[in-house]
Amino acid sequence: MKSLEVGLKDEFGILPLCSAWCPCRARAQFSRSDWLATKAGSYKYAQITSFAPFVPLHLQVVRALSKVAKQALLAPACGCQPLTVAIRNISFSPRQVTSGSDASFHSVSFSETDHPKVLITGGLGQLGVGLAKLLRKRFGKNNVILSDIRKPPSNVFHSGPFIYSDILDYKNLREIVVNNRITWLVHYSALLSAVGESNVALARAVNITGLHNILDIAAEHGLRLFVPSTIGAFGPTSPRNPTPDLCVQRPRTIYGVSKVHAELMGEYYHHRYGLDFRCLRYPGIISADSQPGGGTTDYAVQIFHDGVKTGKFECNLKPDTRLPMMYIDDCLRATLEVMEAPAETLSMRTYNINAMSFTPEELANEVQKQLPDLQVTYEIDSVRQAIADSWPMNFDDSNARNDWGWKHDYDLPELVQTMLNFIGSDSRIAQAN
Ligand SMILES: NC(=O)c1ccc[n+]([C@@H]2O[C@H](COP(=O)([O-])OP(=O)(O)OC[C@H]3O[C@@H](n4cnc5c(N)ncnc54)[C@H](O)[C@@H]3O)[C@@H](O)[C@H]2O)c1
Ligand SMILES: C[C@@H](O)[C@H](N)C(=O)O
Repeated sequence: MKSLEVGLKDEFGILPLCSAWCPCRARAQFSRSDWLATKAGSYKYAQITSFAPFVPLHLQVVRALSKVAKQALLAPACGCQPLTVAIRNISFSPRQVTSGSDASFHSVSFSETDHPKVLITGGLGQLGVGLAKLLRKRFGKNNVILSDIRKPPSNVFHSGPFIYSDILDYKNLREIVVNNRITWLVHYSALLSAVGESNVALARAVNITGLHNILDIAAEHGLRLFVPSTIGAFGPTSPRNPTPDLCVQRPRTIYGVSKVHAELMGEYYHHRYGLDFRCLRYPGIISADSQPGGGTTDYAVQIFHDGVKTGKFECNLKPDTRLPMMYIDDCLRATLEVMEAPAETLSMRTYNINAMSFTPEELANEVQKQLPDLQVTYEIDSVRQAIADSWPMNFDDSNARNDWGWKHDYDLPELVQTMLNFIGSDSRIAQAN
């Protein structure tokens, strides 16, 4: 028996009737009054089976829904599957998502233009500016928009499009996506592990409520969505050495909990609504030109800055705390690669990626090969240490390597050399000025 589910919505517009990848492209137009006529319930679905609506809706809406049902059931001589459209009603943020289990249909929208039009949220953090630079090189400066709630430094502001965007403001986000014809969304806004523990309410809002806005916008507008996850999505009961893609995930931080939630919600939207969701679990990321935003792995960046500037470094993790790590260039390249990977190569939607694994002591030894006078002391931060002790020591990223050819470039010696070259030349320039 064919059936059609239609929810209630505060907007009018065109609904796809067939699954979005279907070549018949059947559509139905709704008028604003059809939608506004419904005020029933807080989150409801009307189900129409063979044109017969069985929930008591306003007549105008029944008529509109019947029209949709008729077309949906008659039009697809192509043998499409029945349509499922889930939509929230007027009392919620409007969300419209189409059905389908094949994520590849979103590539249809990319074929309209040569390049994707990318929006990066939380773009002024450790990773966003570098990603914008990489994507602009590939897709053109004006096709990549950085956004954040902070004021951009002048070099960032002048390097390409920047826009204010608070991910907790759904309507503003939607306006940006619509006005700029966005096709890819890279969602970087987050509160990281350590800073999240010091403000759980804010972390919950940004990392969970914000993600809901992002998912709905992405589904509603057929975007390809990238959301990074983290080694922090695992916990003390996960296998730690190595940690595979699929295993127990019971993290003990709000950051980790929100990232597991993001993985599951993204995968759910993919399977339920065909959202082209892609997710990589990053290890601790090390970068020279951008500062980390309050994470447990920050020490592995700070050692370079302090080492070059003062010849001393006080580490807040124990010397034998082993964590997976990656140089930023590898991380950003992996992100671009998974976003460009053909959908059929992705056997999963969330992948571990890794490059190396080291302890503070091993990192210090490697840095001391270049800076022999560096003095390292240890003053343990109990919050960060407890977090680190619950995280993976080694990350198994074999699925990423097999499925879409992930390969890292930087090992520990190259990482150290690159960081010192960068920070050393930077501080020489600063001294000369
Ligand atoms: N850096 C790492 O080592 C690492 C590792 C694993 C995963 N990740 C993930 O990668 C992403 C980027 O990480 P990062 O290191 O650049 O983070 P970051 O903390 O440096 O930057 C996060 C950005 O989010 C912004 N933000 C906060 N609240 C916001 C809001 N309401 N609306 C819009 N923006 C808001 C902040 O202003 C900040 O610029 C995050 O999702 C993080 O979880 C990072
Ligand atoms: C690992 C990662 O998610 C981040 N750098 C943190 O330590 O919180």
